[in-house]
Amino acid sequence: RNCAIAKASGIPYITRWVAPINPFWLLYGTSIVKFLQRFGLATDRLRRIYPFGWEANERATIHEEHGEMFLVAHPGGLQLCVANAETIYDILQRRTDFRRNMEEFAVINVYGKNLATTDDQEWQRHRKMTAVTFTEKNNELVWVQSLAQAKGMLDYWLVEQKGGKAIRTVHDDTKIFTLNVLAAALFDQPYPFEGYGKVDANKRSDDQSYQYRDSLGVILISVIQILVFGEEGLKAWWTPKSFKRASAAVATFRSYILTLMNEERAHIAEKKPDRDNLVARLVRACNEVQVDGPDKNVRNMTLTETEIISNLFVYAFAGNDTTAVGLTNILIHMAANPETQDWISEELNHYLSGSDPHAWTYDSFFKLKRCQAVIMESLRICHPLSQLVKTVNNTPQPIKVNDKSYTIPAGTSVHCSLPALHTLPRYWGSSAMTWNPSRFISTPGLEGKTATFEHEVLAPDTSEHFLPWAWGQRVCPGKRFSQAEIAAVLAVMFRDWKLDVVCEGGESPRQATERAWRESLVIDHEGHMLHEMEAPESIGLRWARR
Ligand code: HEM
Repeated sequence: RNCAIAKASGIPYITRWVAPINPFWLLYGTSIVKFLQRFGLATDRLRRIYPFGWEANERATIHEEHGEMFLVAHPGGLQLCVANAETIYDILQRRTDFRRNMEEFAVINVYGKNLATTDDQEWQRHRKMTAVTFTEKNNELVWVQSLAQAKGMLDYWLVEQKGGKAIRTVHDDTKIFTLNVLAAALFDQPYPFEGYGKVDANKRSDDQSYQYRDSLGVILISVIQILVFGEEGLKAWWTPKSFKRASAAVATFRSYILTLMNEERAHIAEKKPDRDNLVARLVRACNEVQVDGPDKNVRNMTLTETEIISNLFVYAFAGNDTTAVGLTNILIHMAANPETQDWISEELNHYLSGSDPHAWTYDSFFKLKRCQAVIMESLRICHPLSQLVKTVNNTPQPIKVNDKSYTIPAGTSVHCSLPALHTLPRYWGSSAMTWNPSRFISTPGLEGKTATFEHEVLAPDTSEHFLPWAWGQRVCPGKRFSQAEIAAVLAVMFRDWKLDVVCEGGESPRQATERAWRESLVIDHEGHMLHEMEAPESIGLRWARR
């Protein structure tokens, strides 16, 4: 029936025999595909479009075969895959025609509804209450904290690599890095950087930093189990240990946030000066009613205690793993491209005087255009979120692709594919899959003069064919936060150091970097929320002084 509906729409379509959000398939689908692949039993179609989050590995390839917009008909309904830039912007603009697909976002409702899982006035309330923390003052704090945490991470790696050992924990260490930056910037809880290898040895169950990091880490890898079974269901007598651990993590994170909230309430009761962090602002605003809008209608702009917990979870989720996955990709992309390391080191040495990060003021962040270009190029090729997911509710919606008009059937789930848009050869040319951050830098109006760093102009971080932080009303509120955070890491790591891929099995350094690049493009989505590199630990890394 769904194939017939797809056919009648005139939009090109392909068929898939399992619904993408079938709970069993969500839990085990990717493993089944991998198992069949190992025994040579997976067809090309099964390998390509059945794993969870398959679009991230396909990038623009499947669109070159089936068009810039096509449907996937499956037993649960229809999924529209879009790579055409004008069509994507049209979809993002028509907010009432294409609404957030709450069914696919339900995994984020661990503590109930929040900013990411609401629409309309309810969403406005969540957004208004939470986004106020994202000021330039806060971004400056992010810059300072990120420099300190990055220094801690580099020092840890330099000790770890003594005796010729390769570093293989970048993906785990970057998660600790982003968790610490976020705790400091949004919760006002600064924790020292502690590398992944040291965590177990130093762990104390009464230590808040472990409660926060451990519980969030477990929740983030268990969101699907939490969605399917719920916090209570996970505790049932018959469930495996990992399920019980997930349930305990949900409770621990809740109690961590409640402790912070109670501390803030005590702070307010003692009439101490207002604090600016996200927890403080939410607790202060908890019982305030604000007058809003030109007609001064009184609208309830408060959040309940449960909504505060749920929003803090969403910020912790959206602000940690996206940046950590992005940062892991960037470090491995940099290791695979030594010439880019030289290119940004020149810029860093030009703008940052001396090797002490304490002396690098927030002003310098805005000058690091090549560093921003590196971040943009890495997100272009490997995006941690991959899809902007919308839905057509009960009313079929007209849509145009390259001047051809279609009607999208009611109930269709709409996936605006960032990896496809960001690599479509029509927009990016034949070098779409080539690493080249300098594509984002130009030197206009030189007229024969030699270019200096000051002449270099960075392309906008959002443009017609490029929107890694989304666009419009639901643009990422943490865009500048993440840019400052990652640029600080690049500054600390690549001003005076370079990162090499450790050669294996008699390969040359060139073969090693080529392997790192190839492997960095293979994305895995099994068991986690985001599109992560499949095997980052397979790429051994080592730092050397310039
Ligand atoms: C490289 C890092 C990051 C990338 C690539 C990124 C990208 C995105 C994208 C594409 C969206 C839109 C999702 C959608 O509409 O489906 C989004 C939303 C969001 N991001 Fe980010 N983000 C990053 C870092 C951060 C950080 C550091 C924070 C907070 C500290 C954050 C908080 C959020 C929140 C709360 C939303 C939901 C906004 C809403 O629905 O109104 N993000 N992000």
